Amino acid sequence: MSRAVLSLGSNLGDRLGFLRSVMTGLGPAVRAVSTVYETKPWGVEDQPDFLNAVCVVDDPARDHWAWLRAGQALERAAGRVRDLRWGPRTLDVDVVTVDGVTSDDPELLLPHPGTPGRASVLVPWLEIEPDAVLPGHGPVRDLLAALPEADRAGVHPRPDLSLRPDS
Ligand SMILES: Nc1ncnc2c1ncn2[C@@H]1O[C@H](COP(=O)(O)OP(=O)(O)OP(=O)(O)O)[C@@H](O)[C@H]1O
Ligand SMILES: Nc1nc2c(c(=O)[nH]1)N=C(CO)CN2
Repeated sequence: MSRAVLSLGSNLGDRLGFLRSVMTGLGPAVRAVSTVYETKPWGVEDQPDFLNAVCVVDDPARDHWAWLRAGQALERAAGRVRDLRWGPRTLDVDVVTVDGVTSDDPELLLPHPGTPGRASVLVPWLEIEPDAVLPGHGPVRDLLAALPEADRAGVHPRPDLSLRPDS
């Protein structure tokens, strides 16, 4: 097991810097990264807009738990404080899917159960993997098409922001 899709989000502080810290932290394991998107908050709507992106990572030495731990270490490094569910955060790294693994362990649910309903994940994922399939749920393009237009309209590309740390 080695290939994972990670969803990144930030809506506090140096949002772009926190997303970039994931690129720096995961280094050569990052195989593809989406455009950065500015997105309207879901869940708790009275909070600042998020920057979201999705990346594909590959490392034969890491299994799904290792991807979770890597994401949590990056969240800690970004000074993340766990407070309100779905509330504001400096950095959120969600493991969307890892190869075909399914897990119902609450510490690591796979695929991530929020994925089918989140345009902020589906839009950037589809950008880098147009034929992506979410195991157990079907093609990502179909999941996105099934969402209300208002959800898709809340996801705006920010081509002026780059996730390459040296740009
Ligand atoms: N696929 C997954 N990716 C990341 N964390 C997960 C996953 N499945 C379960 N978790 C667990 O979720 C817990 C809470 O995560 P977090 O605080 O990021 O939730 P949230 O971002 O508020 O909500 P959501 O998980 O719906 O995006 C973590 O302790 C983590 O172990
Ligand atoms: N647009 C958007 N909204 C959110 C996000 C996110 O990443 N993007 N993350 C949340 C906490 O998991 C709550 N709400």
